[in-house]
Amino acid sequence: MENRTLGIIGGTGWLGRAIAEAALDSGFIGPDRLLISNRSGVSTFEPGVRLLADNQQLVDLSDIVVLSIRPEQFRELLINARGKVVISLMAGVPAAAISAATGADVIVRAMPNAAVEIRQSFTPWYSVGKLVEHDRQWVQRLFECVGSADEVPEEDCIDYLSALSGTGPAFPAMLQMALTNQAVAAGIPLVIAQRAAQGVVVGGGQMLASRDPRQMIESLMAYRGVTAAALQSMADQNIESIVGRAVQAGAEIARKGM
Ligand SMILES: NC(=O)C1=CN([C@@H]2O[C@H](COP(=O)(O)OP(=O)(O)OC[C@H]3O[C@@H](n4cnc5c(N)ncnc54)[C@H](O)[C@@H]3O)[C@@H](O)[C@H]2O)C=CC1
Ligand SMILES: O=C(O)[C@@H]1CCC=N1
Repeated sequence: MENRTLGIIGGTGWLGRAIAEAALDSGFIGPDRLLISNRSGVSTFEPGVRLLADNQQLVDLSDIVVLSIRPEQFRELLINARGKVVISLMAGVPAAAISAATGADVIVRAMPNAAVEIRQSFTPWYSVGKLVEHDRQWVQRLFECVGSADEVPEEDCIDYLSALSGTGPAFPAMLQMALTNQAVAAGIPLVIAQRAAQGVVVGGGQMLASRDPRQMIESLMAYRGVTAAALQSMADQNIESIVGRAVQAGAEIARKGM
């Protein structure tokens, strides 16, 4: 597995840096097999990791190239990656467009989320072109350095999941803010409201790491009291439809392209 050289374009950004650091820390890749490019020329990586200002040089020296730049920055990127495996983390840029712009005929679209920071991202990925078995396993293991990963059967899954899981902490953060703001509006002191809402999202979320959500709801609804009334109110307002429309709105942006 280690005999691949990985180049990360944008490797000092949010996702690129976290993935590079996790791959190094876990021993998945040695520093001599990792190349990073960024625009500032400033590196805080351990010695041995090469920082390059020239993206084409990075591509030429790499077997696998990760594009960890923003979609609008991709329009300015001029590289010839023919013969390389290109892994794109960009939301809303189809594999065909990446292939056309880079000349690569093996493209992986992967969609991690901000939890790469704590190595708890879920990363779906999809490949186009002939990804040999060794590289398939390599891609899976790369993303397992920052959490869990699954290959998905269609490219559209990546666009949909960009909105569902690519958004990472966005949905729980919004729930936490709504709980906080509503508690304050109901007269609870701000600091108490913040601590209560954080407990729900963070503590509750941790419980769900090992518990089935349906069973959790049923166990609490069985009291036929406070939880039952609160969750029934959400069901009456069709919470599933609100969530579904929100994810579809994000997915439409990913499908339309950015
Ligand atoms: N941040 C997130 O939670 C998620 C981001 N993504 C996708 O990942 C990609 C990267 O996002 P972030 O890491 O958050 O962005 P970021 O802005 O933190 O990192 C991008 C980095 O690329 C560098 N860069 C831009 N153009 C470059 C070039 N031509 N050569 C070398 N370096 C260049 C920038 O200076 C910056 O350091 C985006 O396309 C985004 O759609 C996907 C899922 C979640
Ligand atoms: O919102 C975005 O476009 C990026 C991709 C998914 C999460 N953040």
